[in-house]
Amino acid sequence: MKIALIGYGKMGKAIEAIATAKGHEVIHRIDMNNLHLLEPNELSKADVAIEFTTPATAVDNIMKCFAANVPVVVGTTGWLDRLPEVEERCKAGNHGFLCASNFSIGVNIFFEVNKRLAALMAPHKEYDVQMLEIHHTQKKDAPSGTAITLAEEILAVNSSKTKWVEGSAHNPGELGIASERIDPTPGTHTVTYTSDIDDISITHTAHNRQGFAAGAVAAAVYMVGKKGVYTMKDVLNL
Ligand SMILES: NC(=O)C1=CN([C@@H]2O[C@H](COP(=O)(O)OP(=O)(O)OC[C@H]3O[C@@H](n4cnc5c(N)ncnc54)[C@H](O)[C@@H]3O)[C@@H](O)[C@H]2O)C=CC1
Ligand SMILES: O=C(O)C1=N[C@H](C(=O)O)C[C@H](O)C1
Repeated sequence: MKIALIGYGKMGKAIEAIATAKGHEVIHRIDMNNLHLLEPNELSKADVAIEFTTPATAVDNIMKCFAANVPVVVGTTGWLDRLPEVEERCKAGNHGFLCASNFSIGVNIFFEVNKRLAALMAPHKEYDVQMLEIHHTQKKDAPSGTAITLAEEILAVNSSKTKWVEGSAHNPGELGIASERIDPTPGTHTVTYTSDIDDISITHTAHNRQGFAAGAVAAAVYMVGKKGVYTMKDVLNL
């Protein structure tokens, strides 16, 4: 598989290491210094593009992949208010697009555990729920994309909560997501239910970026030749 890496920072380099070890070929390593490689005549040499850049640049890069007719796997977080628009453009143009707030197998299983716990806790109004995410200090967005996914899964079943907010909740209807930035934390997410009687917490702790990178490579293999909108649930059969 020929891969165009869009974004050659911490994640781009971690993905290159895993993709190369699995026998794939990275043909472009695109960052701020060689943006001409995003033009269709260059991008279209790849079987798939993997996009890990910044919240401000992700959507433009996705559109460049659509223009080049290259399926794209997107890990960048902090831009998902524009997801409906991107999905519509993908379907209208018959392109290939897969996006995930977190590519690791562990977190995708954690998402399922979170959903099950949220469903079990929903009738028990004596428990309040809050969240904490911890990442390295270079992270541009807060709360993390993973924390937002976890929060949306809770909101879908917990009728006591109407929206998530950054930091502490100001009223009982809000689900507070606290963010801490501590180096070199790759990504830690905790969901805690608290009552006067007891607490229940679930935590996922990434030890390094290998899980994110391996999941992104698996998603890229899955996306070669594909049209349409996909998620990690399709890749992992969850
Ligand atoms: N979905 C997931 O599993 C994961 C998602 N992420 C997300 O991935 C993104 C990138 O994370 P890191 O690699 O840690 O960041 P980083 O800051 O180490 O790397 C970002 C790279 O993007 C490049 N870049 C900036 N603008 C660009 C543009 N217009 N076109 C091409 N390249 C451009 C920069 O030069 C840099 O090489 C973040 O949004 C982060 O939250 C990070 C880890 C896992
Ligand atoms: O920026 C990061 O590093 C990470 N970002 C993703 C997120 O926002 O959830 C995934 C992972 O936690 C690492």
